[in-house]
Amino acid sequence: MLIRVIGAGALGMLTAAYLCRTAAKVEIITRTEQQARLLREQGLQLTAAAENASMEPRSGTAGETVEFPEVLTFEQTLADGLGGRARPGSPDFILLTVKQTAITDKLAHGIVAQLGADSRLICFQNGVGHLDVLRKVIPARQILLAVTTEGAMVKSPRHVAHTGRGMTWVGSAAAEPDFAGRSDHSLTKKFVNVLSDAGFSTSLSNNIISKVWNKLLINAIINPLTAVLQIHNGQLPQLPDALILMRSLYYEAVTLADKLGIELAPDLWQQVLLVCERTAGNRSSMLQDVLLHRPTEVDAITGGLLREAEQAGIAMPTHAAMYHLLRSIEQQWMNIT
Ligand SMILES: NC(=O)C1=CN([C@@H]2O[C@H](COP(=O)(O)OP(=O)(O)OC[C@H]3O[C@@H](n4cnc5c(N)ncnc54)[C@H](OP(=O)(O)O)[C@@H]3O)[C@@H](O)[C@H]2O)C=CC1
Ligand SMILES: CC(C)(CO)C(=O)C(=O)O
Repeated sequence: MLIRVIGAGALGMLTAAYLCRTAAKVEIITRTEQQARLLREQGLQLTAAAENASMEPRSGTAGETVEFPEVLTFEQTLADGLGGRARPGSPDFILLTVKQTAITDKLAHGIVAQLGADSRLICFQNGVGHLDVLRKVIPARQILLAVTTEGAMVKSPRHVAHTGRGMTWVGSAAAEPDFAGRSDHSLTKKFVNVLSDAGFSTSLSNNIISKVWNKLLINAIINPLTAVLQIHNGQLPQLPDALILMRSLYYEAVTLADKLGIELAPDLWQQVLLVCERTAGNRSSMLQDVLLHRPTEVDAITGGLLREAEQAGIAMPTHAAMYHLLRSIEQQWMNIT
């Protein structure tokens, strides 16, 4: 089995490192030649989750180095004509672990060139919106969605820390059956088994959209507020006025999900508070992006909700305010006046 991981950031390095423990052949695809060379020459270093985590690597020790047989840049995968529908040996599974901000039409076309007829693309992104770009060129039946609560952090371009254990759900993004007129979950199950073999707690979900939205709501409440206020996740519910904003964001999003017929966990508000508690000392990914002047995923998270709300004819004033605040922050370093 050939597994290709596109995006050697936090989640990409984490999944690639664990997948190397299985019988699958793993290829990792970077954006830059500099990172590819570093990984080829020095290997990928994984610092395992904290000792109290239940998901420890099945072999090796914390800080172990994984050697990759194949590390390529995204450009090389295209230039070398790797994979491709006409060629045998195209990947069984392509894991897409780039950020939402990197998902462009160009990237989508590049992925299509690597997909075989039976390949599956597994998207790990938080937020929504990437599907609109990918589905323009990739058949929906070949796209799987993965929602994960694993935590990973880049320590260096060749070193990833597994910062927290979690759960991963995988499901098909296709609303309609495949060419044969049936819903074929066999490849989804195969992927669930591979992730489980690698050591991740993984489940097949028959309602992955519900899982996507549960995570979307958690991110849409915690990320923009922590990014604007520049506080750790644990501080958020401690500030009485921030708690009022959290509730407004929650109720607006729940109203939208209800209107769209999307099932949410009945204890979702409790889950939001629990995430703040469990990740109390963490900076949300959006705050990290803001501090490093990198584009945030606000357009795919809050923006994704707002686009759905507009189509459904629902007003979401608190989310709209968060969206414009984050965009204003980004525009300051993009020199847009
Ligand atoms: N980190 C986590 O714990 C979790 C993350 N997620 C989600 O997973 C996604 C990825 O997050 P994360 O891993 O943290 O992000 P990172 O920024 O750490 O990693 C993204 C990687 O994608 C690379 N990349 C960008 N464009 C390309 C390209 N064209 N070809 C190959 N590689 C490319 C980037 O390279 P470069 O740096 O060179 O630009 C970077 O290494 C996000 O949507 C996030 O919300 C979900 C759950 C947990
Ligand atoms: C759950 C949360 C908010 C944890 O920080 C996260 O996923 C993120 O930072 O993107």
